[in-house]
Amino acid sequence: MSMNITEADSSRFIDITLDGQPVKLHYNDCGEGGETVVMLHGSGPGASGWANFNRNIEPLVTAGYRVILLDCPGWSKSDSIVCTGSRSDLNARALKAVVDALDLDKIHILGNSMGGHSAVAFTLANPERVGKLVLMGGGTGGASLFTPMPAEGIKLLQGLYREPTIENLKKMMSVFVFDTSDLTEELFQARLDNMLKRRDHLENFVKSLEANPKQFPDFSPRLPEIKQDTLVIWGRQDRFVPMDTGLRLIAGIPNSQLHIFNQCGHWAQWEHADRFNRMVLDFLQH
Ligand SMILES: O=C(O)/C=C/C(=O)/C=C/C=C(\O)C(=O)O
Repeated sequence: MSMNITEADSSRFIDITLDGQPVKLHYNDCGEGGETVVMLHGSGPGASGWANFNRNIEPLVTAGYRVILLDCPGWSKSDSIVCTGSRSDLNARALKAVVDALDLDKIHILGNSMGGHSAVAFTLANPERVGKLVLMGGGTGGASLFTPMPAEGIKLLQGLYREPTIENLKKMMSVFVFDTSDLTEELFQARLDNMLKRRDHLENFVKSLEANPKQFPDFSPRLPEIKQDTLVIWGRQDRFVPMDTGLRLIAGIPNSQLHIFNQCGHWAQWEHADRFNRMVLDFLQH
C-alpha cells in the first residue's frame, strides 16, 4: 500500500524550553499508531530527519506505528544553537521536552550516528520513557581500537562545515556510502540547498566544535544500565563511526544484538533500506 507521505504534509513546529531558553523545533509527524517511533538524524551539514530517513517512514507507518522525525536544535528548520557541552545530552533534553509536550508516555527510538548517541543519552536519563532502541552507526562517542580518530569521514564533515562548497560536499558524500553510484546530482543539490539555507547552523556547529571538540562523550561505562532490547546496526565499510563502536555497544548493553551489513557505509538505513526496514519491523514487533 502506498501512503504517499510528504515532508510538507507532515511538517510541524513545537516551542520548547531548553536549558531555560525558548527554542522552536521542527519535526515531521507521520501516521497514527498507538506506538511511536522517534527517529533522530545524524550530525552532517544539511542533515534532517526527512533527509536521513525518507526511505524508512512508510513501512513503519503502514505497519501501524506513528513515526516522528525530530530535527535536533541546530539542524534543518529547528532553531540554531551553540553547544559547548555534550551535544548527545543536549539533544536528549530537547527530545524529553518534545515527548512531554506531545504527551507521549513511552517511545521507541531509532537513532542514526549522532542520533544514536542522543538516543542512548535519552535512555540513560529517562529509562521509563523508552520501549526499544535501534542504534545505527552510533550510540556512543569514544575512541576506536582500530581506526585513528577522528575518522576520515568526520574530518571531511568538519571541513564541509567550515567551507560549505559543492566540492567538499561531494568529497564527504563519496565516503558516506559504499556504493557511490546511487549518489545523484539531484541528491547533492538537495543536500547543498539544505545546508546553505541555514548558514547560522553551519557557523554555530563550527563555534561549538571550537568551544568543545568532544561533542559526543563516551557512554561506555554506563551502557550496562540500559535494560531495553536494543538492535545495533552497522555498515562494515563505515568510514565515519568505526564498526568496533558497535561491538562496544553490545559488550555494554545486556539485551542487545548487532547486525553488520557488508558493502555498506555510514547510511545503512538508506543503502540497504528494504532489509533494514524489515529487520527493524521484526525487532519492534517481537
Ligand atoms: O562524530 C560522531 O560520532 C557522529 C557523526 C555523525 O553524526 C555523522 C552523521 C552524518 C550523517 O548521518 C548525516 O546524515 O549527515
